[in-house]
Amino acid sequence: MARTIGVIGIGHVGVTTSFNIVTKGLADTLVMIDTKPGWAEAERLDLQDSLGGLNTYTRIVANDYSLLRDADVVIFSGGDISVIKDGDRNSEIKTTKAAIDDAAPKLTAAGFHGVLIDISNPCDVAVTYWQEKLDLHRNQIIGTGTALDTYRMRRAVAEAMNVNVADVRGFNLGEHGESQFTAWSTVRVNNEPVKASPDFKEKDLAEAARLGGWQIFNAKHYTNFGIATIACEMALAVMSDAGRIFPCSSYDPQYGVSIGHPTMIGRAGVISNPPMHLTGDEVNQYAHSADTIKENLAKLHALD
Ligand SMILES: NC(=O)c1ccc[n+]([C@@H]2O[C@H](COP(=O)([O-])OP(=O)(O)OC[C@H]3O[C@@H](n4cnc5c(N)ncnc54)[C@H](O)[C@@H]3O)[C@@H](O)[C@H]2O)c1
Repeated sequence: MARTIGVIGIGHVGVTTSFNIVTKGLADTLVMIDTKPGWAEAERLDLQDSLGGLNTYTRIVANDYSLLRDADVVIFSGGDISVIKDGDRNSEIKTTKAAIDDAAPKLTAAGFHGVLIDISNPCDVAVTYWQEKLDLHRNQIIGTGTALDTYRMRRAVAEAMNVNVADVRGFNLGEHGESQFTAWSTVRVNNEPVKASPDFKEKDLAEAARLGGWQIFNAKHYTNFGIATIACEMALAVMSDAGRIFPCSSYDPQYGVSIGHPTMIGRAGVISNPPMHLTGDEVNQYAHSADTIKENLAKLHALD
């Protein structure tokens, strides 16, 4: 069956995600949507120019919500990165809310019934807001959450311990924001618990993982490659009904918000949330993160 992916918000993140989708041949149809006049069409044409050199084919369409009726996945990266201040993703609450308020009714009118993956920040607040706005089961609405933070932790550990990043496994959890944390009890290097290694320096590694994104952001004023990669991994897991586990943002009924925690993803979105087996300290950090998301969700609701 033909696969359709929509990307809404074709800025740094949306265009890199679109490029990834086309060069990897992840979709038969890619729908690129942006509110800036002429923008999505220009990026569509530029991307279309790459088709001559690829061994896969993707039909690329700009600004047509009606094609999202049967989309398997919609990836949302709308907003305005330029409003981020003082290293705080929550400074985007207003612009991201406005973008969701614009896009949600259009998705509903189109009859979209697939899986929505939110990238826009603050990610967990945005996911929870999408769940309020769309008439879909909340299992169909997820966010990249701490999946990118997990990539960053794996990079930091691999560099510090001089091992291949593919052999570093484990999870960052909680808010995709300053209260996120590495659950070191879950991290294994070459299949050994990281904490057992004589090279394990928790404080340094935790800081390197947490600050990984800001080091990029402070120079570029955006980040794009890591996030586009994780969004495509998640989209593929949905379309292939892969049953893969990501530390992405999905609803946690115990805390009443969407938050980064292990989530098995397939065709219907969330299949299940495997148990976490965290230490007492990690449970406290997770609870603190959930409270932070709730506070920021209240700030978003106060804008109504
Ligand atoms: N979750 C993560 O791990 C992660 C990582 C990187 C970036 N982000 C977030 O992704 C978002 C996008 O980042 P960026 O650097 O691409 O920003 P950007 O400002 O370059 O692009 C945003 C795009 O969205 C468009 N847009 C705004 N409102 C829209 C709407 N209603 N419908 C369609 N398009 C709309 C804008 O015209 C713009 O082209 C930001 O919120 C950023 O913080 C999240």
